[in-house]
Amino acid sequence: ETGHESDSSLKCLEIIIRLSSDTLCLSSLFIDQELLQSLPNLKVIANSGVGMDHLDLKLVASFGVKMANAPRAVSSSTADTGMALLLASARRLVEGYHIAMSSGMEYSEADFLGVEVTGATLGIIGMGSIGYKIALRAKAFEMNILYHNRTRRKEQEEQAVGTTYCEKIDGLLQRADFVMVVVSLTPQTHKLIGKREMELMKPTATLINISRGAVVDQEALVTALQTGVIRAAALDVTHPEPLPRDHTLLKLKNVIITPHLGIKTDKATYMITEEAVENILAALNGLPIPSEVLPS
Ligand SMILES: O=C(O)[C@H](O)CO
Repeated sequence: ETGHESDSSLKCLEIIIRLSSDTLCLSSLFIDQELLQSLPNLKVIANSGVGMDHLDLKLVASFGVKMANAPRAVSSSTADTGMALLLASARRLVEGYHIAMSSGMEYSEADFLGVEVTGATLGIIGMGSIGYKIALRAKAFEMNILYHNRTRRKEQEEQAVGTTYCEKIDGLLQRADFVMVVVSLTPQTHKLIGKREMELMKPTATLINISRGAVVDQEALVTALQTGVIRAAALDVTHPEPLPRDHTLLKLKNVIITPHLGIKTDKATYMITEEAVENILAALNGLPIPSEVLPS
């Protein structure tokens, strides 16, 4: 599941290949030219998640292999994770938890002074199916919502009433109290949020990343958090995962990190399988693939 070098991944892959030489269903297994060459009958790769950054889309397509992901299955659970991180960071839940769980520890109410979410501005970077679900949730928390996306999503704006499009990412960064990163990792989005972008953010702002660690320049983030360029960060993804034990991010009080648990709910896991099966059957029957991913 986690890498080309992992024995258990290869074992698992072998079993899937033996079951069917036409399909592969995977989450983050690295697929290279050698592997593709060894699978001459492969017709479709159904990814059990939304991010496709572990695949070289052009390479896979050059083998005539179709690709699909599972956005419908994972959008709600991932949006929930984003909101959970936003709320936990705003209200300092993790710090509070540690204090409450340390018996006999003295504390005063001032220790947990957080920031109010109601009326604050959320900037969503990436308005795909997850970004849209985040907007719907943020609306219920009475937040003002800005979003940036390569293309404007008028339909989503109308459905998530009051979502404002920022054509330039800079305008969003300057105005948002919470910046949530939801883009896919591509060569264009690698280190999309770097030193310059963090310096554009308000010193009271929080950065939340639920996409991929490499979308944020982690060294720049450490400096920004240490020097008060931004207030806090809440990360479900890092680069690498997990971080080495002595990584500075793990020592900062104004950071919350969760272990890439974005999509992980019982329902999403079930729905991923359903969506993958739908995609695979469509591909094998020569029908339009509901969640086909094309190389851009
Ligand atoms: O891409 C996704 O759907 C999740 O991050 C799991 O990899």
